[in-house]
Amino acid sequence: MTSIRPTHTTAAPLTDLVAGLDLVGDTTSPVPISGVSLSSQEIQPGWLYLALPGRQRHGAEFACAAVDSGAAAVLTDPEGAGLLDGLGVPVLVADDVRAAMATVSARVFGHPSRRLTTLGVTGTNGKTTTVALVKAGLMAGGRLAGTIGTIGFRLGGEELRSSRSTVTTPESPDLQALLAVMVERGADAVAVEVSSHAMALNRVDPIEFDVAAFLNLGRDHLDFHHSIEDYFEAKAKLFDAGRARSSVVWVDDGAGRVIADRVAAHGQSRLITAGTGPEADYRMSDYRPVHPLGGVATVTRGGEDLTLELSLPGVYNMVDAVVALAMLEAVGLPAEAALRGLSKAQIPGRMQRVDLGVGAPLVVVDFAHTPQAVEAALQSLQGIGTLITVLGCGGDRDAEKRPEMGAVAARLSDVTIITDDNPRSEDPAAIRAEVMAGARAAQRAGTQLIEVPGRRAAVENALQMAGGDTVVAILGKGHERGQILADRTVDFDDVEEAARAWSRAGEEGDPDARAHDA
Ligand SMILES: CC(=O)N[C@H]1[C@@H](OP(=O)(O)OP(=O)(O)OC[C@H]2O[C@@H](n3ccc(=O)[nH]c3=O)[C@H](O)[C@@H]2O)O[C@H](CO)[C@@H](O)[C@@H]1O[C@H](C)C(=O)N[C@@H](C)C(=O)N[C@H](CCC(=O)O)C(=O)O
Ligand SMILES: Nc1ncnc2c1ncn2[C@@H]1O[C@H](COP(=O)(O)OP(=O)(O)OP(=O)(O)O)[C@@H](O)[C@H]1O
Ligand SMILES: N[C@H](CCC[C@H](N)C(=O)O)C(=O)O
Repeated sequence: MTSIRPTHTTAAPLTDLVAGLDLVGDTTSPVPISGVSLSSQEIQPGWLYLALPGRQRHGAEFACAAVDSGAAAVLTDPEGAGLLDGLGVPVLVADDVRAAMATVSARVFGHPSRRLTTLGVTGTNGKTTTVALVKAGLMAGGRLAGTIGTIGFRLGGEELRSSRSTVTTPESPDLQALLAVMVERGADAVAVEVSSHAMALNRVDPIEFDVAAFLNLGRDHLDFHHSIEDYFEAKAKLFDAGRARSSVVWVDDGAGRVIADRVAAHGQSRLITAGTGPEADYRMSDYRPVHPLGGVATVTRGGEDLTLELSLPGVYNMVDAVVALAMLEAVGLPAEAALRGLSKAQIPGRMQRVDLGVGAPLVVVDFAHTPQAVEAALQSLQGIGTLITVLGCGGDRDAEKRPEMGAVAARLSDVTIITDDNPRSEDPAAIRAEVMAGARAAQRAGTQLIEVPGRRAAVENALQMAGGDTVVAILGKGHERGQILADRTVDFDDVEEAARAWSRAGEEGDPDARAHDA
């Protein structure tokens, strides 16, 4: 599978594509360019090869291969230029190669974002949820909407499959191409998750969003950003002058208040605040859970009270929905359509109910993979029935969170089954031991704590214990379709595994007899 590209792209002279950019090299070459790519393996004849540094190698090392595949020119940075010699095609060099790449990519595809209503969402938690909620509202209003983010790329009900769909925000050549594909297929709106990486690495330049939203700031990605301040500033860039015509900001969050003040100070974007305080333009109040998996709240805006219903549990999802509602109204969607769409929205791998039929336990698959997210997910499942939680932690990721995740799960569950997530290069048993240590320390009397190597076995174990009045929470992998082991990725889907485990459990005995045994 390769990256997605539109069927038709009109070739433009290289000179036009780089006009006004701060570049050196063959800037006057009129060679026609009909596409762009960061990968030599995807280059087609007549495309521009973007030779950027990666984690292991510099893209310039693959420039010869790109030219062999038909690259008509190469854009690189000064380090890359030093690696190139006698390529036989024009070479352009930019100090800020990512900014140049973003502009050239938008131009190659004819600035597709200008033909779409664009909605961007940033924040540490809730981007995927908010983007999906925004899409549900747009679709209810009769708009054909696309989404770009962690759970992939979609247009209406269709998944746009791409080799690059494991990112949150694609690199600018892939993002612009994806927007062009959406335009080509009749989309009129797109909701984009904007990660901090995206802002730091110029991925959404030079898009001017119709509306951008800020949700919250938590600790994350400190392996990439040098400090929490650095991480915040990356996200805050989405609210600089010229980035968005309207800005929706959740001001209960301290970082949100800083952003709101900045937007008010530069005055180049319409500021819309959302929160629980009386000063918020969209004020959320009176949240009530609707069991088993829903909620309702009042949203007051412009002196009017609206009732916002959701088929997702937890106040955090309602927060995302209030932000989504404000975004939808900012782009002119009637409140009635927005509320209707939001009320039914479901999100793959986010508090997703696995339909197992009558008499089955309530099984929920969620992507919670931080202590905060595990807590939020499990809090929203309290008081429904005996709660069995299955969770593990990913390898090659922040190890400090492991005991914390184990502790939260043990504190909030009747049965906690510790198993594997994506072990990657680490020893799964060692990861489980770290999670178990936290869980053991937090275990309450009368609850069970079990370690089960192998995620499939753990899910089976949980479903064998479960009965009609049990809730099973399978956390950490959500929408993921594979499990990353040391040397390979195997097919693995928590929703399918749960369904299979339930039917297998049914074959092995009477479910009613199994209830409560936990
Ligand atoms: C994991 C990671 O950091 N990947 C980045 C890295 O790719 P890489 O390590 O595979 O690159 P490499 O193997 O060193 O090769 C260097 C370059 O040569 C090219 N190449 C390589 C081999 C070849 O045969 N031909 C060829 O052209 C590669 O396409 C690459 O551009 O260098 C590339 C060029 O700079 C980046 O595009 C790429 O970002 C990808 C999109 C990525 O996933 N980045 C992560 C860090 C990211 O952005 N994550 C956030 C997560 C947000 C969240 O979790 O909230 C996101 O927004 O997705
Ligand atoms: N408004 C919010 N405030 C705090 N936590 C939230 C909020 N919205 C969602 N969350 C938590 O964040 C978790 C991840 O939600 P979601 O996938 O929508 O976020 P994300 O920003 O896309 O994160 P990721 O990039 O890791 O997927 C949820 O399971 C929930 O626990
Ligand atoms: N975007 C996150 C997702 C983690 C999901 C969890 N299943 C894991 O593997 O830790 C990451 O790659 O760190």
